[in-house]
Order: sequence, then structure tokens, then C-alpha cells
Amino acid sequence: MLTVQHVETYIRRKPIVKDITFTIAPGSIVGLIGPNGAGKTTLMKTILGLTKFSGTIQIAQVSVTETDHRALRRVGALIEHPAIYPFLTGLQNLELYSQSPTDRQQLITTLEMDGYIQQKAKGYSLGMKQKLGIAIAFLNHPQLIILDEPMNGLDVEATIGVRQLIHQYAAQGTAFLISSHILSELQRVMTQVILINHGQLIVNQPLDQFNQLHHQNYQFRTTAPQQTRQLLEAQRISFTTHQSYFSVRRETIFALQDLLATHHIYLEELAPVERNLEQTVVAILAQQREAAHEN
Ligand SMILES: Nc1ncnc2c1ncn2[C@@H]1O[C@H](COP(=O)(O)OP(=O)(O)OP(=O)(O)O)[C@@H](O)[C@H]1O
Repeated sequence: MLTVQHVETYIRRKPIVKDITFTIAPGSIVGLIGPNGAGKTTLMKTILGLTKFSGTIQIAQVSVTETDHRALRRVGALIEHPAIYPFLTGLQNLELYSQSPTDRQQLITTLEMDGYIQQKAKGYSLGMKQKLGIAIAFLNHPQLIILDEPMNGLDVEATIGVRQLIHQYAAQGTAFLISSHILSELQRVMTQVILINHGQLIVNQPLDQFNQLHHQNYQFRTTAPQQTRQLLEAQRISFTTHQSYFSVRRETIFALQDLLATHHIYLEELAPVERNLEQTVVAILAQQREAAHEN
């Protein structure tokens, strides 16, 4: 659906997006995450043909350029502030983009906007404007929907409504690129994780693979804690301790078991320790900083 190849975006000669390549298949929900200033919004704007860039962007095999936006006909987007005409009602705003009353009404109902859709948008609260912006992005059943911080200012029910819409449209083949700092929320919808930092792509993985690779440390207890500590230190296996438990990285677990067995030390308990997405992202970014520091 979306192919991004070797894309670079410069703003005032400063590289903001650096050699980014990824694809999004129909029906995939990609969570775009990264620290403040990482380049998420710039990448989204680039895909929408709003900035100059080098490299290739294709939507359903049609190229996007800064001047040719034909590929964007079936793309919906909400980037930064929703593009709303304040002196029109919510409904009139929707009518500007869609001819289909059924399509409009379905979105109004799911997002529970019936109560104020006939009022002028200038009187809307932050969350009401955000919902209208989201409805505009979903109109006409796009092939690709790009949402920058969609849950900004939304109450619990609206958040659930947006989540439902995302699942429903993805099931019908719409591809999503969604940025959010609310990782727990993103985790509930996304099927693929893209992590960027300083404009570079650090991780691009299906969510389940990402969880398997990065999520787990292992925690264990042994029959000889003192000796275990000495062995781990001697073998330079990094670990932390908490009470009588040791915690090590997942990839060291087989070597560790061999090591202990050779010294006739036995495991009394061994269990994976779940890290949440937030902790995982923080750990990856910290590792990257360490690596950059060493180079
Ligand atoms: N119009 C602009 N002029 C100058 N610099 C810009 C402009 N737009 C973005 N930048 C710079 O590009 C970098 C990436 O910004 P961007 O808004 O894409 O980050 P982001 O990942 O979306 O951040 P956040 O999570 O804070 O929204 C930042 O260093 C920002 O200062």
C-alpha cells in the first residue's frame, strides 16, 4: 500500500528525516514512535507531499512528489491541528469532503458527535475539534490513513470510538500510520512498530516479533547465590539483583544455564519478566545512546 524508500527530508538544509525505508501493507496498523523532535511529524508530512524530499514514496504504486498529489486521492490524514472551517458547522465541514450521507452519519455516530454536529465549529472544545478532524480523515474509506497524535484531547469514550474505527477500517484493508506518545494506547491497535530517533529508523518490526525480541528479561534464583554472582561477574554477563533474584537479558539465558550446570549450581526458579512497551522503548533508546557514546 505505502512504500517509502531512502527518503530524506531537509528543513533549512538540516537533515530531519534520514534515509528512511519501510512499507505498510493493506490492513496493517503501524505505530510510529520516537522521542520529541525525532522527525515523526516531518516524515508524515513528507509522505503527504507537503515537504521537499529525496527518495521514493509510492501509494498503491503511484508516486507522491511535492507537486504531484494524485497518489493521495485515497489518503486521509490528521496532522497537527485539524483543518476545520470555524464558521461552518461540523456537518458542513464533513460535507466539504464527502458526498455520502451514510458515510458521514456512520462516523458521526461512532464518534458520538450527534449532539453538536449542527453547531458552528468555532464553538467546539479541543476534543470536539479533534473528533471532527478524525472523522474528516476517515471519510470516503481511504486506502491509507495517517494520524498524528489522534488521541490528543479525547475522553475515554471517544478514545474507544477511534480505536473501534481503526480496527474496523483496517479489517476492510485500510493501512494506518499512527504516531502517538501514549504507547499503551498505540499498543492496543498497532500491528507493526516503527521507532525513529534523530530522523533515523531504529526499529521496524511486526508487534509480536518486537515483543519477543525486546520485551523480556529473565529472572531466576539458584541453589548457590553467592557463587552465581561470582560466575556472572567472571563471565561478564550483565545482571541486576533484587532480593535473592538475578535478572539477565534474554539472549544470555542458554549460556547461563550451561555455565551453572558445569559448576553444579541448579536453577530453583526461572521466569520471563515482562517489560511494558514504554520500558522497552526507553531501554532501546538508552542502548542506542550508549552505542553512540562508545563510537
Ligand atoms: N518548519 C520547521 N522549521 C525548522 N525546523 C523544523 C521545522 N519543522 C520541524 N523542524 C525540526 O525537525 C525536527 C523534527 O520535528 P518533528 O516535528 O518532525 O518531530 P516529532 O518527532 O514529530 O516531535 P514531537 O514528538 O515533539 O511532535 C525537530 O528538530 C524540529 O525542530
